[in-house]
Amino acid sequence: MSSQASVDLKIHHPQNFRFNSIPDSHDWSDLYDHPSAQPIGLDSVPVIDLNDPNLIYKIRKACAEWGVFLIRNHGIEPELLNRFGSQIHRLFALPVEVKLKVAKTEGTDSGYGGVPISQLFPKFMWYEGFAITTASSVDHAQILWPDDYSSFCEVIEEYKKAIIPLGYRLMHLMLLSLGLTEEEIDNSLIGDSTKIKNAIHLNSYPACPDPDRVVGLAPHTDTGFVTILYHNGVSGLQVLRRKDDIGPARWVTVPVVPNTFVVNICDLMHVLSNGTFHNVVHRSMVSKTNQRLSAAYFFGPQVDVKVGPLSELMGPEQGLPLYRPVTWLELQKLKSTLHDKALQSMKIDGKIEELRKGA
Ligand SMILES: C=C1C[C@]23C[C@@]1(O)CC[C@H]2[C@@]12CCC[C@@](C)(C(=O)O1)[C@H]2[C@@H]3C(=O)O
Ligand SMILES: O=C(O)CCC(=O)C(=O)O
Ligand SMILES: [Fe+2]
Repeated sequence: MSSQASVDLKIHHPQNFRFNSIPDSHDWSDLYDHPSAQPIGLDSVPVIDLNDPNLIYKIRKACAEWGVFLIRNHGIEPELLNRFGSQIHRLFALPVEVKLKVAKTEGTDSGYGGVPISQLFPKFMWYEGFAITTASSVDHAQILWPDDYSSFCEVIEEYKKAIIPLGYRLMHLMLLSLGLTEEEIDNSLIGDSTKIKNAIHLNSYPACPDPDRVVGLAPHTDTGFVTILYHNGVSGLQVLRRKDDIGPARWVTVPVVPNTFVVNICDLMHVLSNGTFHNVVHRSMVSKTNQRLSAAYFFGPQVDVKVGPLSELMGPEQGLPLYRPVTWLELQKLKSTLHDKALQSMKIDGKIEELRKGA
C-alpha cells in the first residue's frame, strides 16, 4: 500500500471521531502555536453587496488588501442552500463504514477522504471530506443510498447550475477591476468555458472535546482562481492577515453572516493579477459543541492550460511579469513537494526583479 493510501485509511479510521480525549496523532498543540484570533469587529473581513454601485472598486480593494470577502445578494436562493446543507449533513451522518465504501482511491480525485495537503503535515486533521467531480457523484450516491440517491444528486446538480455562473461572474468582476476591457476579458481564458474546471469539495469538522488542541484544516492557500465557500453557519474559518499599520500578522475569524458566501483568492489568480490580488492563507478551526459543514467550489482553469500574468497588465508603466506561466496541475504538484514555497519557485529570477525595481 502506498504511504498516501495508508495515510488516507488512517485518517478515516472509524475510531477517529469517537475520542473522548485527543490522541497524540491528532494533537497539534506541541508543534503548532494556536495564536488566538482577533475578536470579530476590530479588523473585519469585507462584506460586499453584489448590487453595490461601487462594486468594481470594492472588489478590487478586497482582493488586493484581504484576498477574502463575503458576498451578499449573490442571487442563489436560500431554499436551495437549505436543501444543499441538509444533503451535506445527511452524507456525513452516515456510518463511517458506509462512507468508506466510496473512499477516494489512488489516482482518483473524487469520493470520501482527506485532502491532498494532509500529506504535508505530521498530524491528522479533525476533518473528513467528500470530493465531487463529474459523473462519479451519481455512482457514489447509488452506493451510499441504494434506495434514495436521487435527492442528493438532484440538489448537487441544482447547486452546480447556480454556483458555476456565480464563479464566472466573480471572475469577470475581478478582471474588470484589474482594468481589462470587456473585449479583453472575452479573449482571455475565462471567455472560453471549455477551459474552466469545476470541483466541489464537501467538508465536515466534527465537534471536538478539546478544540484548542486540534486543527480542522491546516493553514493553506487554494491553488485555482477563486473559491466560493458555503457553510452551515458554524464559525471556524480564519484568515491570516498580513502585517500592516494596525499590527503584526494575525489570524482573523471570518464572521458568520446569513445569506452570504465566503470568496477567497487563490494562487493562480494571484499569478494572473501579477501579484496584485492576495492569495490568502486560511485555516479551519473546530467547535466544541457543533459540527461545522462547508462546501468549497473551486473555480479554476482547465488543468492543462498555462496561466501566467495577464499580458494586459504588462508594459513600461505597469511592470514586468513576476511569475512564469504554469498549469493548475503543475502548481498542485509543485505544492505537494514545496508547499508554501511553490509560488516562490515560479518567480522569474531576481535579475528581472531588479530591472523591475529600477524601471
Ligand atoms: C480542485 C481541487 C482543489 C484542491 C485539490 C482539488 O482537486 C480537490 C481538493 C482541494 C483542496 C481542499 C483543501 C485545500 C487544498 C489545497 C487541498 O489540499 O485540497 C485544495 C486543493 C487546491 O486548491 O489545489
Ligand atoms: O471549510 C472551511 O472553512 C474552509 C475550507 C477550505 O479552505 C477548503 O476547502 O479549501
Ligand atoms: Fe481552502
